[in-house]
Amino acid sequence: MKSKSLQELADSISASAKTLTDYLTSNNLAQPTFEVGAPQAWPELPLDVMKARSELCDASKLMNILGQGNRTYLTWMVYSQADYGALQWLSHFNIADHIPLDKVISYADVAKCANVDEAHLRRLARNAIANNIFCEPRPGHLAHNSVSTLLRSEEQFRDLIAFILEDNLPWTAKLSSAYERWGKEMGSRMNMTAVNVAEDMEEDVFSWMARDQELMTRFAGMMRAHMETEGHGVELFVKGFDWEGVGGGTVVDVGGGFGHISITLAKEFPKLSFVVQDLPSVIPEAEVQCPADVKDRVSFQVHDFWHENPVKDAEIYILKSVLHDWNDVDSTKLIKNILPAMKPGVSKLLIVDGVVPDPGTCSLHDEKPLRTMDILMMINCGAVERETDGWKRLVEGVDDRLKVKNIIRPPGALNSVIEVTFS
Ligand SMILES: C[S@@+](CC[C@H](N)C(=O)[O-])C[C@H]1O[C@@H](n2cnc3c(N)ncnc32)[C@H](O)[C@@H]1O
Repeated sequence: MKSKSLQELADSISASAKTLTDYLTSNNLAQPTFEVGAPQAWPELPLDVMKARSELCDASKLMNILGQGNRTYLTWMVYSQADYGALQWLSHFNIADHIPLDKVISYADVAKCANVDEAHLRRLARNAIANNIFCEPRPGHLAHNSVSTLLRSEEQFRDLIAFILEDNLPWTAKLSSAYERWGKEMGSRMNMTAVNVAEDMEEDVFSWMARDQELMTRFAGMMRAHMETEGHGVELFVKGFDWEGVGGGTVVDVGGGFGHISITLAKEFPKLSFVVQDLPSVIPEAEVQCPADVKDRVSFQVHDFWHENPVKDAEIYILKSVLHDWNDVDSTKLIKNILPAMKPGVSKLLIVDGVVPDPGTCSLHDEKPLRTMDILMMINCGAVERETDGWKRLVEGVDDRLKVKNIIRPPGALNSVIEVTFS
């Protein structure tokens, strides 16, 4: 493979940085910086500017590796687990809360307020600063930068850090042991995963977690933080399918959680009615949270998707962020439970989930998050983020009347919309 030279990468960075800066300036939008108060995410961008941003991310990443040298890059990538330790400690002891947003504060004062040892705080915070989280504008004094304010303002970020770095990291370390135990059968059942080895238990991870309320709270916060990351916006999902073309009728949102997809669609498409199905632990609260203006067209129903779907002949059955939690055997059962409700030639299945792009077919910036999620799913529940072939094999293998008609990844979205017809 021919790789780009340092100079070519530098040119690419320079060109894409200019495209981005010009776009923000001409649209009166704030430039990204590390100052407190700077934007925490990019605004919606037109396609060419979005492409420039992906090029900037890819080229600067490769430039960084070349700049370090391969041996140094790989070595310090492995050691970066120490950085995770520092971040986890700083988040666990809520250090960000004790640093004012608008002024500097001495390490001694932060240590006193947070009730931690100053020497440890200094070492751990300086590690984070070396990763551009917090800053030390004058010796012995801490201050926020735009990155560290996320730890202060967003409770769910702390849950994300706690769940991934305290709970999940030890599971990650057991991936090879799990493979040694089960070989290619690893993950073929939800209780044959790295979590089972790490925790020395034989349940599936969700049943096991359900007994630990604190762990469940961290998990829920982590999910909230995850859903707020770029690419998860509900409006992106709306763009991935011709909703106008459905006309009117019923949409069933299977495993729909709090129904935020159905609620968004109900607001945009007044001729459609929605049934959000989920477990008894979810539905009562979901019903309470449903906004009054769509309550007449969004109903909630307790339904366990391991049983046949009770809503017959609907126009659309949505499975959003559901199937990536389950291996092919379970996903097949799940889809089979919807089939008897579907009306041939009318009902469609809309699967909204990651479709991992084939290597080299898009920027690393667009591919890498899905590759990361794929391995997280492998570690945690033996599940998978599927590639195009994997989705086709799964769906069309359930029943030969099901056909994948279209796969659309709306620009900027992490997930794709997989349109499946039923003849
Ligand atoms: C990852 S969440 C996705 C939620 C929603 N579709 C979304 O995209 O926000 C998976 C959902 O499946 C639900 N679920 C899990 N097991 C279920 C079951 N046996 N029957 C119905 N829903 C279930 C969970 O409660 C959760 O709301």
